[in-house]
Amino acid sequence: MPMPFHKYRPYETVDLPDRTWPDVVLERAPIWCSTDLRDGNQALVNPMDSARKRRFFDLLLALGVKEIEVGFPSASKTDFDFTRSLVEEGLIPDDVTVAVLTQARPELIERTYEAIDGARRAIVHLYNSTSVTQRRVVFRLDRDGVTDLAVRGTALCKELAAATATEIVFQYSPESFHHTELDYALEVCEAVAAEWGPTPEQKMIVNLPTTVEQFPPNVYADRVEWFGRHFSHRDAAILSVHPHNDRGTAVATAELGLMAGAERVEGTLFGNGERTGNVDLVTIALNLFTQGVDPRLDLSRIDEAKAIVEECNELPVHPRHPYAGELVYTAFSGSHQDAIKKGMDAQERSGSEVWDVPYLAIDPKDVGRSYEAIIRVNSQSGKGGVAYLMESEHHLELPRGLQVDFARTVQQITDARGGELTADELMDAFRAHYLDHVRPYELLAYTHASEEDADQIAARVRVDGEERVIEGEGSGPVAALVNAFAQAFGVSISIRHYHEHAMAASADAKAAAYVEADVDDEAFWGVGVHGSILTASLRAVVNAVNRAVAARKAAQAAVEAFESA
Ligand SMILES: CC(=O)SCCNC(=O)CCNC(=O)[C@H](O)C(C)(C)COP(=O)(O)OP(=O)(O)OC[C@H]1O[C@@H](n2cnc3c(N)ncnc32)[C@H](O)[C@@H]1OP(=O)(O)O
Ligand SMILES: CC(C)C(=O)C(=O)O
Repeated sequence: MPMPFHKYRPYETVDLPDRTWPDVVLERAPIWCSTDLRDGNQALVNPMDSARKRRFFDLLLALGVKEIEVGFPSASKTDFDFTRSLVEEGLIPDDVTVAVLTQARPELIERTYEAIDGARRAIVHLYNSTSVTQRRVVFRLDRDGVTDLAVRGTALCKELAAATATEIVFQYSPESFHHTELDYALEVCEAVAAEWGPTPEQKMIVNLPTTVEQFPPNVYADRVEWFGRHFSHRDAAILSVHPHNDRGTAVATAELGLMAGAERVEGTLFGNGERTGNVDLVTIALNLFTQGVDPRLDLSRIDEAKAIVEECNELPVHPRHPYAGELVYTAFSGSHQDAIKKGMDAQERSGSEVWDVPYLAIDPKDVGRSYEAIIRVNSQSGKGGVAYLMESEHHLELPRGLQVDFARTVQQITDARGGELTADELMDAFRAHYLDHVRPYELLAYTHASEEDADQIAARVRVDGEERVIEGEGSGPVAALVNAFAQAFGVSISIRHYHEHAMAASADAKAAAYVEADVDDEAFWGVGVHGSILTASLRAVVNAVNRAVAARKAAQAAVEAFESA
């Protein structure tokens, strides 16, 4: 059976062939208005009490939000009392304006003005739905009837504004603008503006909400551009957007609305709000930030902000939330890890201020996140990621061949065990594989003498529990030990690759040495870590030999098991 698609109607487009918004590039942050304490709050299972509202309000101030819708004071005692407490306790900074929402009903408007009495400045936000359906089913009024409702509400707002010492900024929202015929949305806003009488010096806010998002963002942008071109009070109005996220495109709707001429965005931190949420201000701000635009919000401690919001809303922020999600700066997959590792190295080498690392839209440090979680290892990971963690967490710069070798082992572990291998578990596996091999040969002590054309080594070695002193000479101490092993034990060792480095960032300033050696014609890696680079090198050689012996024993055991089966 097909889905019942015949129940739904396609959206209408706007006839605007000379639209200009597609070419606009956003170069400045809009006016941010947080509706967390109103639209966000009205969507919560357990709406905020005064203490939670206060905590949220303080966070918004700390982030630098300058317009804050603090509630719907005529709707509940909590909202009324909270608004009063902000005014009476002098908690509203001079550069911040609080907003309060009201329906176009006289008793609610009056109560709203009581709530803000004594504030220096406040936005009185009047709304009524203008949509075709709501005119019919909610108000049971025609266009003129709904316009009259809005104009009467505006007239009362104006009368009360004239009677208060508070500076009133008037805001009008044709709620459900999305589902309102464009010419009627214009008509009702014209009527409201004519009643209020805004001027270029004292502008009103005209807020065009996508109350329930049901069209794509380009249609919204067309509507905003059309509205801006036709609204006769354009120079006396701040155009504002208020997107909801029903189609999952609220951020795009806001951005395209700004491109189409809007100057202000109403939304919430991390996108809480009715149904699928209000538009997320953090994402829009950081989207601008990634384009080199000052977001005019301080999001440099995003995790702290997220924790407060989660606590106040009693809702989690999704781990994949843009910029703030727990996992958004983490790569598990091999090719991403490889590119991030190379990108981070190149970024550091270049010394450039301009961020340019693959798969990381921003430098996690800019929002207060560390590099620790950038790369995490599971069965999807590759050598680049493993090498990154070994270097960043354990200061071991594995040579490429060893990266390949070790990544194979890591893959076996993650395939067999599932889940993630932490940085510490990775080190345990590395140690067990390359460092802790003392059977059959254990290097107990050595003396080294260097002459002009040769080095000599005398080493005390425990072999299967028995101590022996072996001696050798060669061009360098490693070659001398190799020769000592050949003479004493008949083991043929040929060094293919040698790499060493100081573990500069480690507290006890150790050194690491990496050796790839053909041991009786088969290649094995061995690693040594020690305070002395020479000891680390010699241990790396012995580890490689021990690994070769262990591998041969395992192969022999397999053959015997096969033959006896
Ligand atoms: C899209 C948005 O987010 S808009 C904001 C919505 N937020 C909220 O509703 C949260 C707070 N609201 C409330 O607490 C309550 O709804 C109150 C206190 C405001 C009003 O409560 P009540 O009067 O008891 O009931 P209710 O909300 O059902 O009122 C609906 C009435 O208001 C009318 N109405 C609804 N919106 C408006 C409006 N914007 N302007 C004028 N009248 C309106 C309806 O037509 C209906 O009228 P009717 O009773 O003649 O049919
Ligand atoms: C009151 C208006 C702006 C609103 O919240 C909406 O339309 O979603």
